[in-house]
Formats: sequence, C-alpha cells, structure tokens
Amino acid sequence: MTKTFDIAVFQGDGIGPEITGPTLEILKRMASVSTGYNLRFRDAPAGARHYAQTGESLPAESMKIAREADAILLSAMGLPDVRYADGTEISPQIDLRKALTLFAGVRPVTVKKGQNTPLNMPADREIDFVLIRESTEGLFYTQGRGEVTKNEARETLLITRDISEKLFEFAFALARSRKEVGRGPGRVTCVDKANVFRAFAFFREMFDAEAARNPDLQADHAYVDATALWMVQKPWDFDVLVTENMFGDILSDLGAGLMGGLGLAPSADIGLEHAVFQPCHGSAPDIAGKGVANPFAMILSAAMMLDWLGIKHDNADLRQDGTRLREAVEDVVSQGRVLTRDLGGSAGTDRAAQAVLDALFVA
Ligand SMILES: NC(=O)c1ccc[n+]([C@@H]2O[C@H](COP(=O)([O-])OP(=O)(O)OC[C@H]3O[C@@H](n4cnc5c(N)ncnc54)[C@H](O)[C@@H]3O)[C@@H](O)[C@H]2O)c1
Ligand SMILES: CC(C)[C@H](C(=O)O)[C@@H](O)C(=O)O
Ligand SMILES: [Mg+2]
Repeated sequence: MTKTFDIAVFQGDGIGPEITGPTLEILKRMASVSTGYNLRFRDAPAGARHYAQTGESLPAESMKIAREADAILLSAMGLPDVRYADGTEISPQIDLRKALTLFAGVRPVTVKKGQNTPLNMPADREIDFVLIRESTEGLFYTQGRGEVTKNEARETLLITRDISEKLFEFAFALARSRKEVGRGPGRVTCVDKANVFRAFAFFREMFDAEAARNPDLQADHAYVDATALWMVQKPWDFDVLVTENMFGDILSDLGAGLMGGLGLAPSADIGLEHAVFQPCHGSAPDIAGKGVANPFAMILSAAMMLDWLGIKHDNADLRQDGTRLREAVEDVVSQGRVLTRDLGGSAGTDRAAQAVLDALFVA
C-alpha cells in the first residue's frame, strides 16, 4: 500500500500564508500523480499573529501536531511589532528547534551558470556549497533569558559535547554523500573563532576528533571573519561549512545574497527524529498582502523535505520528486523566464508558482 506521510504546516505570519498556499498546491499535484507516496497536511497555528490574538506563540496542540508529523513545513514567523514581555520578538521557530533538538541547520548556497549573482563571477563558474548552522545552542542558548541590569547585559554562548558530536557527524556524512554524487571534493570546514574563545577551541577539538574518524574526507578550519571574506571572494572553493548558531545565522544571509536574495534561500533544521523545512527569509511585512512575495525559497525548502523523507524512509519516488522540484525551480530561475520583483522581474507569487508547475507538468 502507498505510504502516506503527515506534514505539519506552520503558515506563519506576513507573507507566510501567501507562499504556503502555492507550495502546498505543487506538493499536492506531485503526490497526486505519484504512485510511491501520499502526503497529508495538518495546519499548525503559531506565530506573532496567533500570539497577538491568543497570548500563545506556539500552542501545545501545534507542538503535538509537529511531534506527530513525519516532517514539518514552515513559512516564516515573527512580526517586528509583536513582542514578548521581555521586549524580544516572537520566535517560535527557535522554540521548535530547541524542543525537537534540530541541531543541524542546513542552508545550501547554489548559483548555477546563468543565474544572477552580485558577484563578478567568471561565466563558467558555479557556486555549490552547504552551510550547516548548529541550531539549538551557541549564542542562542540564553535567548529570551539574557540578564539585563541597569548597566550590564549578559547572554551565554553554550557549546556542548553532545550536540557538537552529532553536528560534526552530520557534517561529515553530508560531505561524503555530496562526494559520492560528484557535487563536492568531500571537504568539511569548521568555521569558528578559536583564536579568541575557549568555547571555540573546544568546538574545534571535537571537530578534529570527528575528522580523524573520517580519513576518507578532507577537513580544515577557518575563522568566521575570514570566511565572510572568502564567501565573497572565492565561494566556489567551499564544500561543507559547519559552524555555531549565530555565526551561521549571519553567514547564511550572506550566502542568500550570493544567490541573488533571500527569496532563493531554502533551509532545513534537522535532528535525529524530526526536521523543519523553511525558507531562510522572514515574514517580509513590507510586502505582505500584495501578492508579490517570491515563493521559490519556500518551494525549494519543500524539495529538501521530499529529499529528507525519501532518504529517511528509503523511498525512491520521494527522492526523485525532491530532485525534480528543485530542478524545476532552477530552470525557471536560471532561464530568467519568470522572476519576481526581488529578483529583478515583475511576476507575482502566483505566476512564479505557476511557472514551476508548468516546468514540472507541461514542459
Ligand atoms: N525563519 C523565520 O521565520 C524568520 C527569518 C528571518 C526573520 N524573521 C522575522 O520576520 C520579520 C521580518 O524580518 P526582516 O524584515 O528582518 O527579514 P525578512 O527576511 O522578512 O525581509 C528582509 C527583506 O527581504 C525581502 N524578502 C524576504 N523574503 C522575501 C520573499 N520571499 N520575496 C520577496 N522579498 C522577500 C523583504 O521584503 C525585506 O525587504 C521579523 O519579525 C523577523 O524576526 C523570521
Ligand atoms: C527570525 C530568527 C529568529 C531566525 C533565527 O535567528 O534563527 C532567522 O533569522 C533564521 O535565520 O532562521
Ligand atoms: Mg537568519
């Protein structure tokens, strides 16, 4: 019998519902013609709007839906003027990452030949690397619990052996699978600030131990400041980068910039059991409700979800559809046929999503 996978859907705030609708439509079309899998979607209310209405940003019922699901699809949550009592913004996605121990924030950076990038890049070059951002601790550890007195404010950066070992194991496994399909040389770079902080020397020590367990792969180190420079000067040299939460948050937006914008940057927060798939961008309140949001990052995140489900459940149809969906978006973008306003075009959300459907089912 064809297996049905339950997907929890966090439509979120701002442009969230606008990009979720067309993404679900594409997934439903793909599942409806596949004989290898079915998808069933369950709505999980959460976010800033929900908090403003109910006083809860991540209700227990939504958390239950997320825990019970095979995968979680999330658009964007948070609005600049909706804040907790301590003055920080509503950010249930951080709570989800912590509650489900989603330590590996996978943020691929790809620029295909012909795709727009602000870099002055030789025409025969492509960019294809993956930034793995630890997503449960680091400088986000005390998020919402920082100590502030009249004259001082403190947050704690936490690096644990348990999470770091899982993180590095994940990073080396990813580099190996990229090498096997010819996507990279099989190299993992530990991005840290071990020249200044003992916590990062500890981080590096555990990275080196994992590197020693993977002698078939290359391993090196880079300081985070130099990494920012090289991401602009020679991003094609990277394969898999692995780093702390806050460093990864910042570098992944730089990676999105290389791709032409946040509207093309997908991500996955992956743990041993659960995973959340969401674009790197936020709720874009400045363009919400106008029908102009770029759905590509969300659709590419959905493709990552199909990949992950396919690998986890050894389902070739899911894996194949993950690849087809990613390639459909890449086709539409690299040919510059249908581009949204953030990418220099004039297409609205629906036309952009329709172009992906056409690439999948008409071309
Ligand atoms: N993963 C998430 O849920 C997430 C990520 C980042 C920010 N946020 C939250 O979103 C809110 C807005 O944050 P921000 O303005 O700093 O970042 P943002 O990513 O929402 O927007 C930054 C800029 O990029 C544009 N943009 C973003 N996504 C786009 C898309 N799909 N199509 C076209 N243009 C797009 C916006 O219009 C804006 O000009 C804040 O409350 C923030 O905390 C949430
Ligand atoms: C909105 C914010 C809490 C979030 C983060 O900092 O992780 C975002 O910037 C991201 O990159 O997913
Ligand atoms: Mg970010």
